[in-house]
Amino acid sequence: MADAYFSFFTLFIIFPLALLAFLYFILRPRTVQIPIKNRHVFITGGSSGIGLALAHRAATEGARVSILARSPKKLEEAKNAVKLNTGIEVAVFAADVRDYDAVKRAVEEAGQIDVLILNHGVFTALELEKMELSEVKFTMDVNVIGCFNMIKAVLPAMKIRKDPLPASIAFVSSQAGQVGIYGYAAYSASKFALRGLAEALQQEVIADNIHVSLIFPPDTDTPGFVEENKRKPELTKIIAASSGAMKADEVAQKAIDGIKSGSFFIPCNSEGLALSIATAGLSPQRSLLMAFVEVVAAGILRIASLCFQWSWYDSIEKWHIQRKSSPQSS
Ligand SMILES: NC(=O)C1=CN([C@@H]2O[C@H](COP(=O)(O)OP(=O)(O)OC[C@H]3O[C@@H](n4cnc5c(N)ncnc54)[C@H](OP(=O)(O)O)[C@@H]3O)[C@@H](O)[C@H]2O)C=CC1
Ligand SMILES: CCCCCCCCCCCCCCCC(=O)[C@@H](N)CO
Repeated sequence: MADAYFSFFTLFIIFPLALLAFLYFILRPRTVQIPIKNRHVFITGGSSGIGLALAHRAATEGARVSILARSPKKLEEAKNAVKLNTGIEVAVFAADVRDYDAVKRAVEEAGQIDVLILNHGVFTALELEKMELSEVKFTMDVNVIGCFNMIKAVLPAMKIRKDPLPASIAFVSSQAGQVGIYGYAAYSASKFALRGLAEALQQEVIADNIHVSLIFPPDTDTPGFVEENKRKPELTKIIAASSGAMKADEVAQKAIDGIKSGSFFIPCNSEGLALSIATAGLSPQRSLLMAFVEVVAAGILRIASLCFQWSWYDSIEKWHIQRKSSPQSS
């Protein structure tokens, strides 16, 4: 009896406390709070969907907001919408993130940036076999090289800012940037690339008090998503339905809260939280609680991940069998 009590005590009290104490000492980088009120938040792709919702959110919280996208018309509409909603005037910049010179001009005109949100993105869900190589290159150019262009343009001034407050660079990735999904060969590759970029960049800019975040939304109701759905493979829909769909405002709220608390990974829903814990790998973790959960839940989440793989491959197998019996519906 005394032995049972002793092992219960060790397992559920001593071990967790020792783990917490150990994690408390080793966790790097340390926690940080990044205020956005009265600071300059610059959002790429801010004229539509998640980016526009981010602009609304940041303006509501008292930030000075700039948005950048290609279409001047959509930018103007976004500006009017934010003005109508919040009374705040956002600055707009028409540029293609693939064009470094254009991006640099916009950034210089906008003035020193405290929070850079790299939200622009293009997505086509299609089997690689059916996708033109030009579309693959386009996806990589906008989603990946576009981020490099922006960061190269923003970083020099961000590093020498007079403001002693912490600054932020946040990437809008996707849950398809945490796990490869059928139909997203190009898109998943582009979003996975952002994780490598973010992890390396965080080590390079930590000494300048700049903090990097990666936001992982699930399917989100936006104009881009409506367009994507027009030719999305059935299997992509089935697999992506493993995570719930969200509204752009909800994603924006999660993203802004995550940026303010300096989180490296920012999941947006409960499936996303499980996915972030399951794919924690060697990413930095500032939160003691999250680090604790990652350590304790690693094994069980690996089992959950394998169950998801089992169900996805099962859907793929069934879909192929069905297609063989009725070949006309490709
Ligand atoms: N909606 C979803 O289901 C999900 C979306 N995401 C990610 O969220 C981000 C936003 O998506 P969402 O709001 O749905 O997309 P939308 O298509 O609704 O909006 C995309 C925005 O990016 C801008 N943009 C696109 N290409 C460029 C470019 N080359 N240069 C500058 N700006 C550009 C667009 O403006 P313009 O065309 O005028 O340039 C627009 O403002 C993307 O990175 C996407 O991958 C992640 C998970 C789920
Ligand atoms: C233990 C693990 C739990 C796992 C739950 C896994 C759920 C994964 C679902 C992935 C959904 C991908 C959506 C991509 C959305 C997107 O980016 C496009 N709409 C393009 O905009």
